[in-house]
Amino acid sequence: MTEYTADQITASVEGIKKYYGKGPNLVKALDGVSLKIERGKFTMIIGTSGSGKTTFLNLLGGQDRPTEGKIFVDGTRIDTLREPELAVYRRNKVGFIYQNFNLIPMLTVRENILFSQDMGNLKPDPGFFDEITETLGLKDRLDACPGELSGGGQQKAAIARALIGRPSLVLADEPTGNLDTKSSQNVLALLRLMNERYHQTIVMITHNLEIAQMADRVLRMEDGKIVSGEAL
Ligand SMILES: Nc1ncnc2c1ncn2[C@@H]1O[C@H](COP(=O)(O)OP(=O)(O)OP(=O)(O)O)[C@@H](O)[C@H]1O
Repeated sequence: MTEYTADQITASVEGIKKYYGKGPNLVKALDGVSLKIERGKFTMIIGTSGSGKTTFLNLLGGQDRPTEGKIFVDGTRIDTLREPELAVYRRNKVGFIYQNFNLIPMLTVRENILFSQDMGNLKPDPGFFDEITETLGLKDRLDACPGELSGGGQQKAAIARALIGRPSLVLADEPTGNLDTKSSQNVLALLRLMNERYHQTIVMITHNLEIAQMADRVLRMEDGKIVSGEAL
């Protein structure tokens, strides 16, 4: 097993379990997952429906807490944080990209990208804003509202929003699930570019094995466990 120094690891999970319900209704959504996520790497998670992929991503993103086990991000244990600190963690350390984009319809693309920075009184780097909106091809759509953009355009805005704060982790749940093949390829190429250019750690769920080929590492989940790709 490779030895890593702390700064080579973005996240580390130890023996996490997530159970829902009780007795005959007990669902073991995660049933003992331990792994390290290397900084700057593009990790993809594949697995059948119900295998625990989204549950795992939600725990990493501090949107839910494990029933058992520990989660560290940048060396800080997050599963025991109180809700206000967890909210700060989500805002400052994590960028989320969803299948349905989750943009705020009445705000412009620019306002959407800067929304959580504004909420946290954070000052985004204007040079970085210009650079990523240019790279993502959003420069002339910044004053449009999301509804005026194609699905691919909306997902690019969501990528810019996820990246603008230079988070430790970008978590993407089926980001191309609502896009046609051409837009999917475009969005994936841009995500890969962002990973390579900014050494951005990305963890992404996909159902598509072809898409998984472009990852640095593929984790396969089955019945709440990682059944391949965990050797770190
Ligand atoms: N809030 C909840 N309450 C009860 N059961 C839940 C809850 N969330 C998830 N589950 C169950 O936990 C298991 C894992 O769900 P999860 O959504 O993580 O799987 P998934 O691999 O992401 O599936 P998909 O590919 O369909 O999105 C499933 O059996 C699901 O029904």
